[in-house]
Amino acid sequence: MQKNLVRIATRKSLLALWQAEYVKAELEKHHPGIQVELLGMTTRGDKILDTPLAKVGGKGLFVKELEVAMLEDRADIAVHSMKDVPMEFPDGLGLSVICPREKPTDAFVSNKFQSLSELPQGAIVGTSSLRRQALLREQRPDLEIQDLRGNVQTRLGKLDDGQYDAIILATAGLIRLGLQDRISSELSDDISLPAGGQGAVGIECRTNDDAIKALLAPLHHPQTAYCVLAERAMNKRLEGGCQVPIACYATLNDAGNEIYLRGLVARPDGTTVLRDEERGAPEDAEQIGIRLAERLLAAGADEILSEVYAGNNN
Ligand SMILES: NCc1[nH]cc(CCC(=O)O)c1CC(=O)O
Repeated sequence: MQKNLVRIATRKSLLALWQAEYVKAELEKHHPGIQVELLGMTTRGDKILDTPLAKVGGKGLFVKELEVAMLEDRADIAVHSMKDVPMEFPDGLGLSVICPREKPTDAFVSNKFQSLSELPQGAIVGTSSLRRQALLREQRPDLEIQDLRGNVQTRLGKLDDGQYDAIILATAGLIRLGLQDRISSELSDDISLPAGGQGAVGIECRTNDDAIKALLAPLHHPQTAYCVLAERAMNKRLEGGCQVPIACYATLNDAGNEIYLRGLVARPDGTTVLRDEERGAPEDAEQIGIRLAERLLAAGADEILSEVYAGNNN
């Protein structure tokens, strides 16, 4: 059966709305005459603002309500930042499309300093990501890392209030919101390897909804999908369920026949950062991720991660 209405369940943050509008525009471009509606929703993750994310249960918090809406047929699809999507999906739902990736880097944002190396001794840097915290501390053990929650605008507001000397945000989010002017510099991925999926947008739908899947198909970007698949396979093998100091980033060569995946697991205080890499064919994306995860585990990642899960974070 053909469909001419697509209902998108979305969070109401400006970034979530941008992503939903992007998918709406793409669907309308590929299927003239189609009707696309946005269904704005508030998730538990949007309500709990005062507790570090790592302590309140991580990623699933931001997607549960959207998934229930799809299962109850109040919505057809949900658009996600792939960085925030849990590894497992509820029965009946799955990821059907991954769109082209925006820049995957982390951005250094400051009103006073141009780059990480310009920060004076003991400067205060805001981030609530254990990954960013660990990699900042590896470079600059003198920095004071302070928690920073909220959506992108909230975080920029706290920087402007003078609570931090600098903050770290995803470059992709700032670009999508038209805030690229706020980026003082991009952090090199040698220093701040991104989180798996960072910069990529994915679309979840009911696995048995062939009509919706057919409408979504032209939005799929296989090159990005292979890379994100390798990254997610690594995260999954490492049990990256909650917020954890894990990073990974895959690229595909121009010929499209080799994935290069880099990954790391770090102590939150940055005193240990286990880095490794792996290459292979795009068709083996998942195996590449698993192989890299297993080498990291053998090198001591298992011990670091069990410490993190036990709560000895600092
Ligand atoms: N953790 C929140 C989040 N999830 C996705 C993005 C934006 C960029 C992306 O699509 O990865 C951000 C903001 C940030 O990390 O600064």
